[in-house]
Amino acid sequence: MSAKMLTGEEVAKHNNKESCYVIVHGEAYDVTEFLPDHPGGQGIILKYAGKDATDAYDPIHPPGTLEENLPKEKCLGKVDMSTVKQEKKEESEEDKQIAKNKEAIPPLDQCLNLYDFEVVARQVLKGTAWAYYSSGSDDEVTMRENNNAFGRIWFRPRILRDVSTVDYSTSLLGWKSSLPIYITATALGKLGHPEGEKNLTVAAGRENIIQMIPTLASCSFDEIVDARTHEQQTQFYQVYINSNRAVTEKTLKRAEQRGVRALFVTVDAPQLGRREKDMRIKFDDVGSREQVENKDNVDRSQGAARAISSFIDPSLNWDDLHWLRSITRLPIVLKGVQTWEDTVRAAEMGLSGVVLSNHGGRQLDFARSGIEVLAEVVPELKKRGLYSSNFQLFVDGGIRRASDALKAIAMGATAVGIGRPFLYAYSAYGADGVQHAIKILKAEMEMDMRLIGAPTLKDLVPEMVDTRALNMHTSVPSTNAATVYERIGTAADPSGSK
Ligand SMILES: Cc1cc2c(cc1C)[n+](S(=O)(=O)[O-])c1c(=O)[nH]c(=O)nc-1n2C[C@H](O)[C@H](O)[C@H](O)COP(=O)(O)O
Repeated sequence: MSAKMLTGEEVAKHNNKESCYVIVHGEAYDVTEFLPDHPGGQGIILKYAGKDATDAYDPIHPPGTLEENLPKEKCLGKVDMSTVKQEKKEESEEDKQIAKNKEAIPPLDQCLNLYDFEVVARQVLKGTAWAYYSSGSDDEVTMRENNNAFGRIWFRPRILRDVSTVDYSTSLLGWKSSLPIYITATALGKLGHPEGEKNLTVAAGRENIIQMIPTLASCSFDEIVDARTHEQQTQFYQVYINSNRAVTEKTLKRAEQRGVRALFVTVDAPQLGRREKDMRIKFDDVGSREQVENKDNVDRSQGAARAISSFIDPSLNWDDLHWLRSITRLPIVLKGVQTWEDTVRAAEMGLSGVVLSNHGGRQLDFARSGIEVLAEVVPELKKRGLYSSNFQLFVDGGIRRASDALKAIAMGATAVGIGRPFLYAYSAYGADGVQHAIKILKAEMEMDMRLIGAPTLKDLVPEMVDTRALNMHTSVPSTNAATVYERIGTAADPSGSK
């Protein structure tokens, strides 16, 4: 028997903590008891108590979230939407400015390198999204160092080699890739674009590179897997081990069932870093799918990072890897390793590899760049007979050119991960933007390999790079002080100069 239709007036009476109804897609839900469990905190729901919350709900919650998280009897049935008073949505100054900026963005083919996407994305992203995507921790010294470090490595190109054909294809953990570059895990994809992480899936499928699906995605895991452009499309999964191990176990079983090919366990974030740009903009959007699906109540007062990371288990240690290996057959790679000692330990444990990474400078400030750690790791592995294709080395952080990737390959990495540039590319141009970014990298790669004298990736050897200056650091003074004035000064300034 279909539930009787509710009217807007009836729903509007339940507009407080004691009795809270919301309308989503024309259905009313009693969320009163759910309020304290809501991952995004109570405030964001109470804002829509007694009203139609569809527009606020959709960009962040994967489909089916309410049905999965509420007991059946709390789904109250259809509402006669003709009786619901629709709030006139005041367009904010920021939204008006963004709409204007969006009309003026350059055509996609005028983006000639990955930096171009960042410039465009800055104009079309909301402040919360820009702050979250672009921020690094503390003074952002490591975030800048990640890219600066590549500037201290120089090529030693060889001449008179037949480079009429160039092949930059490779395989990561045995899975084919058209480039030694993969799309690394970055959270909250829908902050930048309504299609979120699916933009990355589509572009990766079209260009045959590998995408690492993040635990903290805004899209549901199944949405991202279903967005594959072809059956053989390879995806890896980045996992934050949940303090509630059963949650992780359930997630990994699902990942394996859906054909994920490898697990990248993030080990550099027992707590997410203090990203002050992000903290300045109080995060009042709702968190990631992980919170929504696993009812993780969070402190929302300090930006997105704090708001979405309360479930991560800070007690995770080497012994837990035995448990992890007991619950999955997938290859395990540690993501966020920052010394040769931990790399050797991972190799001796028989893991499948490590990502030498500092989380894009979003965790411990003054951690060294992944490329600098790579220079330290390879000789130590070789000394112990542990340097082999059964234990693969990946690097991420600050990679913006194919030449950065080629430096890492010459120094002994299998492939490199890129994060922010692909976020910026889809925030501005959707999946086409990401595909264009990948094509740019392919064109750069072909040219660079010709000019270095390396027709295939195997021909890239350590003698082709001069890394003597690599561990000479210069730390540029903090830019955060400027940010606080920029933030206060421009808070009401719609000029988009965020
Ligand atoms: C830019 C970005 C990076 C994040 C990221 C979110 C953003 C917006 N998040 S975070 O919410 O925890 O910070 C993740 C994440 O979910 N898991 C993870 O392993 N790495 C995360 N990373 C780090 C990422 O996987 C790479 O290590 C980093 O992005 C590489 O540096 P570039 O951005 O300079 O390429």
